[in-house]
Amino acid sequence: MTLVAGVDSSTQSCKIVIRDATTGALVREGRASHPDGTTVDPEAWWDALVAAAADAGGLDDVAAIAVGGQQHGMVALDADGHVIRPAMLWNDTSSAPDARDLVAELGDGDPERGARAWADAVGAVPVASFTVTKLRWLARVEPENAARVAAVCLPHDWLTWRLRGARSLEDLTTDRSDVSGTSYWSPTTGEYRRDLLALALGRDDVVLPRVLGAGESAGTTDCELTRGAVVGVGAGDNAGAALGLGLGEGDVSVSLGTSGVVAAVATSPTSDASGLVAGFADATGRFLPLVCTLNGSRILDAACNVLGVDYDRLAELALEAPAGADGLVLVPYLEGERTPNLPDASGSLHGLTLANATSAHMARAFVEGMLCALADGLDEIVRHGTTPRRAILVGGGAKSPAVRAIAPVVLGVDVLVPLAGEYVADGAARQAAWALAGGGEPPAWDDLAGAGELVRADLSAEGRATTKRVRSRYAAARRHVLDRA
Ligand SMILES: Nc1ncnc2c1ncn2[C@@H]1O[C@H](COP(=O)(O)OP(=O)(O)O)[C@@H](O)[C@H]1O
Ligand SMILES: O=C(CO)[C@@H](O)[C@H](O)COP(=O)(O)O
Repeated sequence: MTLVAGVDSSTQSCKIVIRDATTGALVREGRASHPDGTTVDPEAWWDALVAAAADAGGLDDVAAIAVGGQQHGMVALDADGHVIRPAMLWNDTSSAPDARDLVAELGDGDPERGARAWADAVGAVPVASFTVTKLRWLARVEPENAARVAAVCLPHDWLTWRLRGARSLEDLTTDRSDVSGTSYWSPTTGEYRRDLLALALGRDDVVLPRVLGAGESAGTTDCELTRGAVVGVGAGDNAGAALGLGLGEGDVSVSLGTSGVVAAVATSPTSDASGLVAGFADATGRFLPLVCTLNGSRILDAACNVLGVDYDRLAELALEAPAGADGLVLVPYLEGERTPNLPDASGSLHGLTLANATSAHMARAFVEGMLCALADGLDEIVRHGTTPRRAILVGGGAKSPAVRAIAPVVLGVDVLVPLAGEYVADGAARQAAWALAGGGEPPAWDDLAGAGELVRADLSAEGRATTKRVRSRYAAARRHVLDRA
């Protein structure tokens, strides 16, 4: 049996799956935690990858490997290939003022014109998450570090480079999906926009990773974990999940990791000047319009803290309260927010009464608030041309029975919860098998997402009315927050 490995270097942890290259059957897996925080030394990702590989029984017998990773993080390297400072992650909002400045500058001082120009140029309007804003932050706040930047890459690019034991900056590689989250690469033309990089950093004489095509190989491994294995191109985590899930027409993925993400595969690029939908590329040569919130499943963690319960009890409590939690509504901007772009926002509870001041109502309001933010995202994905047949629910938050039961009520569509799996790592493993086999299409593995629990939405008049009621109460509470901002 030929084995391939897929890695998901995500915000909170590193997961590795080892699968049969021909059928995709799972052979073994492993994981290790990442440190907390919104800036992280990339060496910690490498250490976690080494630990996850050991947990998965090693990589000696693996013929190919690829890495999927959290998007957008800025890994700045000096001329010797050393990391200059801890990577600023996608959920670090320090560069919010820089995002505002960059948008205005491209519009000659007019933010609306600037937003249109960015969306036309790179498919998205930069917010603090995007790499280009972190480069501007570096130039503004740490000019001595900015002056040392000889190359800039993304988390999955850096790990791929390390797996290959590469030393030269010229050996850095990336893929369409991840580079589309930098805001200095255009999904439409497939070219870097060095002028936009220069706008952020003040110069453009830095090495940028070579953008490989879907199914290409980045080389072979040469490190303490593995030698001589083919290295697949890798992907941003959301594109990796789309490939792992085999996302098809009418499928929308809803991911509840640290981020909350709604995404769909599209055949043409998206350019949304409102900034709500990011027009990324996918890992197969197509596109991945995506809405991302900063407040995914950590809302569940916060609910557990507030109520002093574990995940299981939180789910029981949430299912004890009625839909709509008798008017108790959480607007879940606990980490600030990215969609809508409110980096300084905080969360708020609305509609508290003596009747709904119970643990069960509170648990329900937290779950519903988190899901309502994603339902807003789904509306935007629909507005940009996807007709959802079903939502496929993945990420750590999908383990919650309450989330699984309440998601169809809030989203108003059927929800497929695939068998527990690591779909980002699965997508990366499929890329590894693709690089090994060659050809224009990824290997046709047994349908990884096909088996699972389908939770039907109640599309009766009563069911639709419930969805409408929950969402309109949320919309009213959210308006209060927007008015205050
Ligand atoms: N049993 C569970 N019930 C609900 N949520 C869970 C459960 N187990 C893990 N989680 C959630 O999963 C999150 C981690 O999800 P994951 O997709 O691995 O995140 P990331 O991709 O951002 O690293 C945790 O923050 C936690 O909220
Ligand atoms: O910023 C985005 C997408 O634009 C996030 O989806 C990150 O890619 C992190 O993902 P998780 O680690 O939360 O899954």
